[in-house]
Amino acid sequence: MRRLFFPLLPALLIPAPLLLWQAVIADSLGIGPGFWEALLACLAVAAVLLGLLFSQWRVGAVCLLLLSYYLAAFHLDARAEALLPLAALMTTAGFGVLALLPERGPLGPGPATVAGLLIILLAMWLRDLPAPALLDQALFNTGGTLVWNPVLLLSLVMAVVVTAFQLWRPTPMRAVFLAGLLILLPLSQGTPDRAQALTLGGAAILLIWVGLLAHAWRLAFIDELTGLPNRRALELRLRQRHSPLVMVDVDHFKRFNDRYGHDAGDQVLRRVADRLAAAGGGFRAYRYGGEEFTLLLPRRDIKRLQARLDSLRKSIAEHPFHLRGQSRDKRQRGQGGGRGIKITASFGLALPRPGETVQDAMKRADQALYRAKKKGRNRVEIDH
Ligand SMILES: Nc1nc2c(ncn2[C@@H]2O[C@H](COP(=O)(O)OP(=O)(O)OP(=O)(O)O)[C@@H](O)[C@H]2O)c(=O)[nH]1
Repeated sequence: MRRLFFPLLPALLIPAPLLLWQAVIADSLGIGPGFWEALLACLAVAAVLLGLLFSQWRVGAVCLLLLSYYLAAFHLDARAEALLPLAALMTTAGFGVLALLPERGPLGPGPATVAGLLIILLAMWLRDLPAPALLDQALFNTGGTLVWNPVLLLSLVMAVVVTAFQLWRPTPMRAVFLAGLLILLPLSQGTPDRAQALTLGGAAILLIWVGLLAHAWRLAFIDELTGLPNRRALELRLRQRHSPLVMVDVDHFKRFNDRYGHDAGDQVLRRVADRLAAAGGGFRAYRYGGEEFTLLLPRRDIKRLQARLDSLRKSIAEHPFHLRGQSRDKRQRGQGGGRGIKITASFGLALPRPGETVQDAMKRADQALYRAKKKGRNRVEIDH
């Protein structure tokens, strides 16, 4: 459910203040649509620039889609209006398609797909093809009640497919595109008036901002390889409160890397990270750096903590590691693929002392870890 929380909450909440502003405040202040157009255009341009900075080219693509819809609806001549159903279809479907495409940089499928759709739209408009008028009759003509038309059906099918992907492999940007798709569903019910279009478009652009900020947050605080919070996140957390802390280090990892290759080493780090993250019971895992991890523990009785750490240590040691897939590294092929390889880790626990700094506690956890290594590895040592 947490994976759906991010797309659904902004989709519900972001349009609300915009509608309120439009209905109550903007009118009384005499702020017209021109102001909103200028403001949203600035926000869209800034989002595109930020997207470029983070190599999120799909952000540029959705902003183009929104812009083309808005231009077709409110700034082109009557001939273009016939294209509106198609523009609505492209805009809502565009969010769905982009949600399913991987981000592949400047020449990736995202911008290429959108550019293709825009070229079709432009060609139809320039040549005044009859299809849009037919589409208009087939798709819209709502008359105020909910009309089941192809745009709505396609959008809903896409929403279901994207939701399934989001549940399977959640990413902030996919969540943003899913929420954008939901926000733009009213476009399927016909041409909104200018104020409604500004609200829907504005909500979609604000949503893109939420997505970019979430992406920036991930870059800052989440370790790319393991998906665990990184050392910066750990330091922030430790500034708020001291907890019992454990340094965890994979044993003989250099030897493993040398023998099976760096890719296999990465797989081991992910495996160990998954085990630590799944420990539960108030244990919070961080990747400290390299092959070292940190666990923050709840303040509990030492015997219970020690027993939990020991079963965590065993769960790593007792599940042999199997190499997956074809490694780019020659050393890995043909070695260890069939049989399991035993991976172990050593743990050094430091219990908090009154008045002690975090740095001192970490130093003691490191010393305990060093002792665990000295005593033969694959064990838990405690510094009281
Ligand atoms: N594959 C992979 N290797 C890494 C990564 N970060 C650090 N390493 C490797 O981790 C190894 C760390 O080895 P050492 O600190 O010497 O210690 P060790 O071999 O684990 O031995 P002990 O700690 O004494 O049990 C080095 O070979 C690094 O190159 C990473 O992200 N991926």
